Amino acid sequence: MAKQNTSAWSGKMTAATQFQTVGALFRFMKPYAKYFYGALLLAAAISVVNVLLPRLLQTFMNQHLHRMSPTWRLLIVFALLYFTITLVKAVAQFFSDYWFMSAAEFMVEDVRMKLYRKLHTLGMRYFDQTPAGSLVSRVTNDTSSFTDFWELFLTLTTGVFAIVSAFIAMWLTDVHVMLVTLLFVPLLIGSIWLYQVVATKVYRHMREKLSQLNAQLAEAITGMSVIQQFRQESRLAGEFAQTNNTYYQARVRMVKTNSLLLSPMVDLLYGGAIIAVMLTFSWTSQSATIAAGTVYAFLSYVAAFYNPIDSAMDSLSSFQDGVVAGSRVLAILADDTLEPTQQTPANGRITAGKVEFRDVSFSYDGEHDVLKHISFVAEPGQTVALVGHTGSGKSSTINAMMRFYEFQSGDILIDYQSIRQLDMADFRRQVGLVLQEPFLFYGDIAFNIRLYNPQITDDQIEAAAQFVHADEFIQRLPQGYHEPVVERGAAFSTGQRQLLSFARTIVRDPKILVLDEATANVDTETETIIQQSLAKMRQARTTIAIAHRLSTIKDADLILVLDQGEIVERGSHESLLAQNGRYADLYRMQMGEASD
Ligand SMILES: Nc1ncnc2c1ncn2[C@@H]1O[C@H](COP(=O)(O)OP(=O)(O)OP(=O)(O)O)[C@@H](O)[C@H]1O
Repeated sequence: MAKQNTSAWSGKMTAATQFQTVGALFRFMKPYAKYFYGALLLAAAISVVNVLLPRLLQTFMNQHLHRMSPTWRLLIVFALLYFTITLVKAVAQFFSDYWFMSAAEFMVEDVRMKLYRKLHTLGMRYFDQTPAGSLVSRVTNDTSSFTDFWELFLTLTTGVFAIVSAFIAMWLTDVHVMLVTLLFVPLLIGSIWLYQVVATKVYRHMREKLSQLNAQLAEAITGMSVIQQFRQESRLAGEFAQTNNTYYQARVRMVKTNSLLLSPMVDLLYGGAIIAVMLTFSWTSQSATIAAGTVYAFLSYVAAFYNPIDSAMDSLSSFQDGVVAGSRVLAILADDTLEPTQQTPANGRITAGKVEFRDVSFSYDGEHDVLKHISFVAEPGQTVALVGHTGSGKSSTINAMMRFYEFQSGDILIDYQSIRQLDMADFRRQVGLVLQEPFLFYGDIAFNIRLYNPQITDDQIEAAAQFVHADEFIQRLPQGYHEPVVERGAAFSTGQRQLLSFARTIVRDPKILVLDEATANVDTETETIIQQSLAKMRQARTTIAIAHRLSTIKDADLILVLDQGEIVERGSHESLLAQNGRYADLYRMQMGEASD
């Protein structure tokens, strides 16, 4: 699988998309425009100072040094002037780099936060389709590579300032020699183009290989238990070694390209320009005297012209990285797979907890209905159980009711109000959801029950834990309620995690309970505790429960048997057994009395 995995890194971007992405990166920078443009202004000033200094030396050499008679006073004035300008340049350089790069860091922090917030607004559909690893890499790595992008931008802009001011200075110094230097510009542009063509290919290949390496690694880590069970270690290691080797070869090609085309090529052109300048000066000197200071200044300008090109070419390769990263970040920000929206105004509140599904149909992809015309009523305090084969639509019913996905037709009413008109914060507070796989956060036991609700006191936490029979095992832990929870609670058993998630739900005293009964195997004693807790939790609360073991919902007020998204049977346990239909078959099968 991993081998066919082509990454976004390897995909080609059109010039228009690249342009749009760069535009968006500039918009991200807008809040920090003050620092950003301030830094660029300083960079422009520095490049002017860079050509002023050789000019100062030129004047000093030509007018005073060659006479061998500079006075002490003049020497001191010159030294002071040169030192002051250099000092001002150093200070300006500091602020230019500092402002620019801190603006870039601020921007990265800001975009990372924007992305994080956006992720919380995306619907479950988005997460169904996007691997978590790829999102992690977008929020961390991709945003970080913006800094490289801005670093390159600064190098390029200062490079342009330096080149323009070097040309103006050359022009002011000697037009003829400047024209000779100009002859090298097409050659330089040609070399930059050649490097770009070769380097883009090499870098793309490299990123493709790296992405394959990441994909193989991720697959190996997530599937470790299967790999070990089926003894796939050596096969996977072989595949990893192969990709690792192609990645290494791609990197060697990158090193070769850079070693060959970067500094040596620019150095050759620089050498050529120096020779041409010297030859032109020698030729002109046959008709007129050329002052040494002028030659020195000119050579400095040629250096000022070539130096930025060298460093800009070096980092040009990261330009595309930044743009590709930018486009991946933008794709998330622009994604409209949002969580279902409420109508305005949505201020309905849950009071009694009556739940009604009225002819609800729902599909994940907008084409295939996984729920078809579902209708039922759960009066306040009643329990409605959903049963059926795997894939029959039990979880989908809960997904629609919890507003994780938008349903397409019909309506879900709570206390006679459409679910779309309910105040979402109140809805989340009043509807307690207990999933099969309890999710525990990094922190401690009390934290996992309280979950940032400061109104929940320690006494309430303990009371909730006692209510769901979790207190007993918590008290036995070395640090009790302050026992650390790490790695999603891997140190706790499945049953203990279940009980903690019950406590977390019950401490909020919800009016409605939505339960996805755990199928995980727990020992009989824990199973009994869990069932007792669930029964207590359901008392005086409307409960919609997915039941895998029918023995646990015999006392439900209404049992709905689902098949391919439709309710095919409904009634109480006794009435359904009496019907002798699917439910009766299922029940007998589970009780080990399946009839032929
Ligand atoms: N996130 C999803 N995206 C697309 N289709 C989905 C998604 N989740 C479930 N389905 C499809 O919806 C149908 C109903 O699945 P659902 O999970 O509701 O069944 P279930 O009765 O809860 O099954 P199980 O007992 O195995 O949990 C199935 O055909 C399933 O493939």
